[in-house]
Formats: sequence, structure tokens, C-alpha cells
Amino acid sequence: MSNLIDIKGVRHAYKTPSGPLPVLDGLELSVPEGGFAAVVGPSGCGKSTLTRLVAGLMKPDEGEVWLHGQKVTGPKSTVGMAFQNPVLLEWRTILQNVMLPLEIVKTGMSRKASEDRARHLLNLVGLDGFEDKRPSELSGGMRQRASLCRSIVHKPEVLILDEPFGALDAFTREDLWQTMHKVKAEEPFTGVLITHDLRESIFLADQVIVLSGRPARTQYVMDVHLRGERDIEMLYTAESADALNTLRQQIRIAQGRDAA
Ligand SMILES: Nc1ncnc2c1ncn2[C@@H]1O[C@H](COP(=O)(O)OP(=O)(O)OP(=O)(O)O)[C@@H](O)[C@H]1O
Repeated sequence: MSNLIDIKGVRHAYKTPSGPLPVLDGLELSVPEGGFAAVVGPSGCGKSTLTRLVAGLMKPDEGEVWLHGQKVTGPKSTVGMAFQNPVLLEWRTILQNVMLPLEIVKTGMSRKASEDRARHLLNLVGLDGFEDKRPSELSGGMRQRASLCRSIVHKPEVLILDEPFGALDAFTREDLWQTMHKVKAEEPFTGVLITHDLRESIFLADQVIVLSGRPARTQYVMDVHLRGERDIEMLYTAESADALNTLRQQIRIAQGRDAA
């Protein structure tokens, strides 16, 4: 399988009043087409910086980011993004919010086809009946569902999820994890998920990448091959406990609390 995302030897430092702040230090990361990678690491190690590089929103000082065999040199409309704060526009209905990328990205879809697609996605995530509501009329979990629809409505090649479930309560979060599996089964994408939640990482991703402390490099890569249906029960098996323990240990190493 060919890699859809290839990050090769990326180094980056932010310019700050007190001098350069090295954030990424020779980062390597590959995600095959259709793969779903979760990136975990200590707070402030450079995870969001990594997503900005993949989306072409900034350029690395050194190294290269490739998407589908093309070097990223600027913002890419083939990348969809969803964040912890969904930032839906209050003056638009939920349906109009989901349709927004189709007004910006040239897809050649008619207005009717765009609306049908947005309605279909809202139905897929369980928001049918809420199309004409305003964002403030929805709960946090519902807004995040709408944001997910908006991030994939234009069929991006790559979906970047930067802690999309971080602000939700535990039960809502688990519901959203299951919705993610449903969405990925019906609307396949290649994904990168930034998260602080190790359970979330093994439940959703097929590859978990642990970054070292700042400046971040790829410290550890775990392929997730958990058996059985991905329902929440799966997180309570001995196999999952082993995977979580290994990841927890790697995070402690990344934080400098344990020796490598
Ligand atoms: N535009 C910027 N200018 C200067 N420093 C920045 C800028 N953006 C981020 N930083 C700093 O770079 C480091 C990495 O930031 P980044 O947001 O990528 O980390 P993160 O791993 O996503 O953090 P967290 O886990 O807390 O969300 C942090 O120390 C942050 O303060």
C-alpha cells in the first residue's frame, strides 16, 4: 500500500522574542492510504504544529511533507480539519454550516447535490431533524458531530482531527468514537488524530505514534491490531490493557519521568 502522508525529517522552530523555540526535531511519520494514525505525546511537544504542517498552513524549516506523492507547499483543500472547538457560524443553520466547504472548494457539485450530501452526513452522525437549528441550540457533542460532517463534506483525502473530543464528557466522547467508526466505514478517509486520550487512540486508530518531549521526534510507533468489533467493551480486554500500559510507559519516557 502506498503512503498517502509522508513526513520526512521535519524540523521546525518558532521565532519568539526570547529566541527560536525548537518544536519539531527530525520528525518522521507515514500514514498509508486509508490508514488512521493517532499522535500522542506530552503537552506542548508539537502535535498541533504537526497538523499545521500537514495542512500546508505553515512550512517547516527543514524536511518535507508529502501528500499523495505531492510535496506540500501551501494550504490544501484536500485536507479536512476538525478541532476541539467546532467554531460553527451562529448566523447559519447546521445544514448551512456543513455545506460551507462546498461553497469554498470547487467540487463541481450542484446546490441540490451539495445539500443532499450534507443532509446524508448529518443523518449518518445522528443529527437528522437538526438541519435547521442554529449551533447554539445544540449540545457540545452535537456541535462536534456537525463539525465532523463539515470536515468531510468535500471528501478530503486527509482528515485531521485535533483533539475533537477533548472537551466532551466521557459518555458523549465514547458515543462519538463509535460514530467515527461508522463514518469511516461509509466515508473512507486517511486520518491523523491528535489526542491526549490513550484509550481513544487505540479505539480509533490503527497506528499510534508517540512523540518525544519538545523538540519532538517520533519516539515510538505502535500498530494496533485489536481483535473483535470496535465496541467499547473492546477497551476492557487484556490485550487492550497491555497496549495501554505500553503507551503509558512511552508517555512517561517522553515526559522524562522514566528512563528509556
Ligand atoms: N505561533 C507560535 N509561535 C510561538 N510559539 C508557538 C506557536 N505555536 C505554538 N508555539 C509553541 O510551540 C510549542 C508546541 O506547540 P503545539 O501547539 O504544537 O503543541 P501541542 O503538543 O499541540 O500542545 P498541547 O498538547 O498542549 O495541545 C508550545 O510550546 C507552544 O507554546
